[in-house]
Amino acid sequence: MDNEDADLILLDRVEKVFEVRRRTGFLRAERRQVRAVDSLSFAVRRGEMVGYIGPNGAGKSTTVKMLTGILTPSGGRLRVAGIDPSRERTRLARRIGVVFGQRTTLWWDLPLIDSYRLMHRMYRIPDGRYRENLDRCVELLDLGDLLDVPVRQLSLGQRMRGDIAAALLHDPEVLYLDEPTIGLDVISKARVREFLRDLNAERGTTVLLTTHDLTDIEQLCRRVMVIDHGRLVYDGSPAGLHEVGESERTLVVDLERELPPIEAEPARVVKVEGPRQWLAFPASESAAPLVARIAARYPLVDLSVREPDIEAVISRMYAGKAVS
Ligand SMILES: Nc1ncnc2c1ncn2[C@@H]1O[C@H](COP(=O)(O)OP(=O)(O)OP(=O)(O)O)[C@@H](O)[C@H]1O
Repeated sequence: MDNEDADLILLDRVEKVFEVRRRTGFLRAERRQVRAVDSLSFAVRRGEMVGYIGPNGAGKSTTVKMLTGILTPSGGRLRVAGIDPSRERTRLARRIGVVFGQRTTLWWDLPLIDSYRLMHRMYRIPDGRYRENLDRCVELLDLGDLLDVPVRQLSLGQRMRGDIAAALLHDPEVLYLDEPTIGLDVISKARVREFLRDLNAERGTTVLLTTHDLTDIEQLCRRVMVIDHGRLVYDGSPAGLHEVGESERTLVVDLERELPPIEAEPARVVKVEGPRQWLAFPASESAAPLVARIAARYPLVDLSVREPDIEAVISRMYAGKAVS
């Protein structure tokens, strides 16, 4: 029996190999093996909110599919809440919630509330708990005016909030989020992030978050795991990731007028276009003191900070240091 209270998600040398057939000629095909997940071991403790990131094709979705029981590992040992997902998928489904940013679990032609009613029945959620969870989600995700709207008429941000609520109606202990902020505008992103932060803090829901947006990670996770070619290449703090990857953030500064390049160590100007200047600075440094120094010496009108993209951070990890 696993220590379910400590490690809610546990992977021990998990493998997933796909057999693929590739046509090599008119009647010829070649069999090839793709090792999507390769001897992957990690543990996530109850109540943690962990980022799970990596370049395209790294093995993230395959991992999440194994964690939900959709795919069976080719080797190794995997447990979620003490359950072997592929053997007891239905039992596990009552304890986990899944949100895919690019797909919806809602019924397209039905009003939002009808999807929730169907889930109420499907998951056999006790009436009291269903009401309580629904009311809470409706309030915090601001769904009140949307409940009678068919899902196909919702905007992407509204639909995403609807999907997050759907994943939480049965009070899951673990929530897997796959690109929950993809394609959302700034306000919708902020709202989704705030909701997730509260959910994790107040309910202690364990969250595994897959995203290409490093801001999601910075704002939500104290721990981030990086997977590449099916292997874990980093497991630590988001700040540490930037140090290993020697990555840089960009400060975009709008000045009152055209000026010579700003001098503000450790930042350096990498581009100037009229009164707008782009300054690169180490992502491990806080932006606040830098902004304060620039504001004290230059006529500042506006500014924004851009995060490096995940692909760039990971490629620098390889180029720079040895990855354990
Ligand atoms: N059903 C499948 N059959 C064959 N190969 C697959 C299958 N699913 C995934 N793969 C391969 O396994 C590898 C990992 O894919 P996976 O979808 O897990 O990556 P990912 O990290 O989620 O990528 P993305 O960020 O693009 O979604 C890729 O090489 C992919 O082509």
